[in-house]
Amino acid sequence: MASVIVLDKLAQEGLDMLEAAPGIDYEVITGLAGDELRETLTRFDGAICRSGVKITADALEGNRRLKAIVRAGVGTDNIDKPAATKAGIVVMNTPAGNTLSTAEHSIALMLALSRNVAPAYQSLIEGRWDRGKFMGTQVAGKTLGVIGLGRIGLAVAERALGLEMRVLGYDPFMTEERAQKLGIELVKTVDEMLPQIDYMTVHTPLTDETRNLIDMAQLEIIKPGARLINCARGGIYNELALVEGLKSGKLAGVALDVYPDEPCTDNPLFGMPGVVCTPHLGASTEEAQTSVATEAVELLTAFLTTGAIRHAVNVAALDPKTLESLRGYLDVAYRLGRLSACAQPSGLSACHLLYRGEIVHEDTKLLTSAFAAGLLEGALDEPVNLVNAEMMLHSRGIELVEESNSDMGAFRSSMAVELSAGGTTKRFSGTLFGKEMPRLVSVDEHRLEAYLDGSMLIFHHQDLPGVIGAVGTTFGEHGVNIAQMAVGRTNPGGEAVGVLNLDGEPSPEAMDAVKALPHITTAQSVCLPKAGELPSWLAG
Ligand SMILES: NC(=O)C1=CN([C@@H]2O[C@H](COP(=O)(O)OP(=O)(O)OC[C@H]3O[C@@H](n4cnc5c(N)ncnc54)[C@H](O)[C@@H]3O)[C@@H](O)[C@H]2O)C=CC1
Ligand SMILES: O=C(O)C(=O)COP(=O)(O)O
Repeated sequence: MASVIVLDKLAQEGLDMLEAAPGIDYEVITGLAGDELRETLTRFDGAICRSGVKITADALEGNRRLKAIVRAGVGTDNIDKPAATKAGIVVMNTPAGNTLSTAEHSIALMLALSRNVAPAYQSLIEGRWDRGKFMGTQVAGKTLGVIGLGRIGLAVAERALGLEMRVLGYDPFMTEERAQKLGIELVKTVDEMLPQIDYMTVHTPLTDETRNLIDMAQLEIIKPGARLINCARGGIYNELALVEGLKSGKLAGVALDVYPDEPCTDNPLFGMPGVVCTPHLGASTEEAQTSVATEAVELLTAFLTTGAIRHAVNVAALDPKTLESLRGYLDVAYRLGRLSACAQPSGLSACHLLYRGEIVHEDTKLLTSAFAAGLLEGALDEPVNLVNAEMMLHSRGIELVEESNSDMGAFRSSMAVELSAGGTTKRFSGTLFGKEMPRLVSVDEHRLEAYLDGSMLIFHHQDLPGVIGAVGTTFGEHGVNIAQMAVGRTNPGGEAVGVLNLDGEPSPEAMDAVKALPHITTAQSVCLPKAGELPSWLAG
């Protein structure tokens, strides 16, 4: 049974889906923060949130259970993504479900500003019939500047064109050709837009580039009397500049739905003439909430039950078909990682991976992550999986190089690993027999064929009569049964390698006895998972 926590208010339709999901139980606990949030998160496999809860690095500290956080909405700025990645937690969002509602809210605020809707109603509440005081402006024929032409920005532009506005747009990722087709006049810089616009609306994330996009300097060039709207993220407009702009008359109006710190009930703009503000309501419609809640539940349950990853913001997507078709090789890669960790327990400086044959047409980056997860798993006191393994390896200064060669070599597909440590190298390669039988097919330059699971002994020795028999006898004396044996050598009488698959792990005494045998140069005991012992991200 997987456990899910819902951390912010979620539409009932989403909760109903959680209720009906087989193998999932859930709890709704909102308003969590600090120690209480951290402790609570350790009891769940998955979490669903909106913008309310702040999932900081502190909140994830020491968490060994949580596997996924799904944001029922777009912005994931309330989740510390580097911390989540480090902890091996997938962060996903539902990017499209609230697009139209947020675009409509931006248009609603633009019209509310233009027609003084909020102060006019307030005056009625206060008992005045002030028809002369609230002269408005018509939007038709006016110019709207849209910064950020993604999902919401484009939906706003389309609606503004429907209101007979001229639309200027700025987005470094929009092509001139596409903008033209949509009826948007693309500008090259925000500054180029500012002297021309009557209204401006922003629809970008808050980034180093978009923070303070409108500041004191921009007020100098903006068309006097412009009205600014922000339904994206607080901080894109500098609020102090907005206050100054309104006071000096450079700006005729400001409409905000979002604030640098939320919740926000105390803001210098609140109450100023020409201002209309809402408490982060862009996505707050029944339609948007139903859509993001049901999609969030779908994403999380699919991940928890099949490992499928969609709309992730901190890791590559992984659809169930790819996962299923790659599972066998993910297993080979993970086992080679585990084997490498035993063979080279310290001093590792670089891993070179070579994929050969048909496998090169698959997502080998995933296989590399699986290898890295196997390599690090035993060394770390934190969960390692496809999300964080490569990052963990890099942060330990271990170089990871991936190469592909579509030539098949001896197998339809294979994967070779070269480990470098202090001037020495060790090499292994593996393949998959059938759909689910990982095999070790070489050690250093020696070809052989051994099971890649359970307890193993890998020993280098001189290729002389009686050496292998002596290993068997020694293990026999220590009660270790040999299930399978493989030997590889390059030249008769030269260096050879033996790989034994054992029914149980040899004791330290048995290992010492084998190492003491004549003509044995190295002997390494390796313990790989048996079927049924795989980590959850690999088990399926
Ligand atoms: N008020 C509310 O309740 C809601 C707010 N939002 C916020 O709205 C924003 C936009 O959401 P979507 O349109 O869904 O995202 P999106 O990812 O579809 O679009 C963002 C666009 O911004 C552009 N962009 C990035 N940096 C830029 C820069 N420096 N200058 C100009 N353009 C830049 C990107 O190229 C992209 O086209 C997000 O910050 C999101 O969190 C989203 C939904 C509801
Ligand atoms: O989706 C977004 O980015 C939003 O800002 C909506 O936030 P909410 O889910 O209403 O807390």
